[in-house]
Amino acid sequence: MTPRSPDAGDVVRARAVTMSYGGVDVLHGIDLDIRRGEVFALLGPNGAGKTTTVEILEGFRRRSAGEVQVLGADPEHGDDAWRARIGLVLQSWRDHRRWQVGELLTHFASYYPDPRDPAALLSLVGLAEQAGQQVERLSGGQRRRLDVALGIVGRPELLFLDEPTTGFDPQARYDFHTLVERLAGEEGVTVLLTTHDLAEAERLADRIAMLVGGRIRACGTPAELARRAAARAEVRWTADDGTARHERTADPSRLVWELHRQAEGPIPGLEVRRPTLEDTYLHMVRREADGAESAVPEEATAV
Ligand SMILES: Nc1ncnc2c1ncn2[C@@H]1O[C@H](COP(=O)(O)OP(=O)(O)OP(=O)(O)O)[C@@H](O)[C@H]1O
Repeated sequence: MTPRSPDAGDVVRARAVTMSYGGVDVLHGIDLDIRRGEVFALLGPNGAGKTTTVEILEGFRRRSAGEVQVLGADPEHGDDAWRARIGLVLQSWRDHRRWQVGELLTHFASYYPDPRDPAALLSLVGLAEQAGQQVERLSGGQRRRLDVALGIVGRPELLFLDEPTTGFDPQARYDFHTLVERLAGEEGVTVLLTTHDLAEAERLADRIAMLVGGRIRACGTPAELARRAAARAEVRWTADDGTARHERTADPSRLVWELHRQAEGPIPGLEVRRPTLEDTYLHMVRREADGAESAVPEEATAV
């Protein structure tokens, strides 16, 4: 593949990234390009390799092989100036329990050259009333909002959100989605979000990469992926011997016509269905769980 120039607008560029833990391969060659200002969702079930991928991009984990550039640098060698340009909302962050919320945010703000105003930020994430409260007394959802505030206090160019809405009630989830849209839309922040919630990915992301079993199985805009999913219709019918049959085809009219001809009349139990994106995702996840990974045809790269 011809390397693109650094000004091509890619904030993240990964090629053939692999990862093994103690000889067990969990990433099997990930290619990823994330463009400036894009909200990119890495969607996958538990254990797919989302956190591992993100930690490699953040510079917290040493990859086994492959090339990675994030904001123009290899994350394994990112310096403090590079680190100040990225924001992290991690999955489990449990320090500073005895600090007051406002104090903690002000403390973190002091690490950055051009931080957001802590009080305004607390309002933005819906924690203004908790400014004087100890971190350990926050509810799970409030804690997560504080994590988000800490992630964006330094005005990052690139924000990593690792399963950010875990534990959010519907209102908090809605508020959070609005905040991400605002950060990306109004401030041009590039966002890499991991989630196992397809609806969340569809709602927020410009592009979605489906990571299943350490491989990217499909990547595209939500509309592209939905179109691709619907391209092969599923035809179900009942055969002469009474057994249920089904077939996936790009040309359901032809199959139905052939079945009609063979049956010499109405086809018993006929059903024609266009799969949704959710059907496709669940199908990939189930095949992986059944150990049929090599048979999954949708493998793709996110470039
Ligand atoms: N430090 C580690 N040592 C050994 N195996 C690990 C380690 N971290 C992760 N794994 C394994 O790597 C695989 C991918 O894990 P990872 O946490 O990246 O998945 P994930 O997609 O983020 O999952 P989840 O949605 O559950 O957070 C899993 O099988 C996990 O058990």
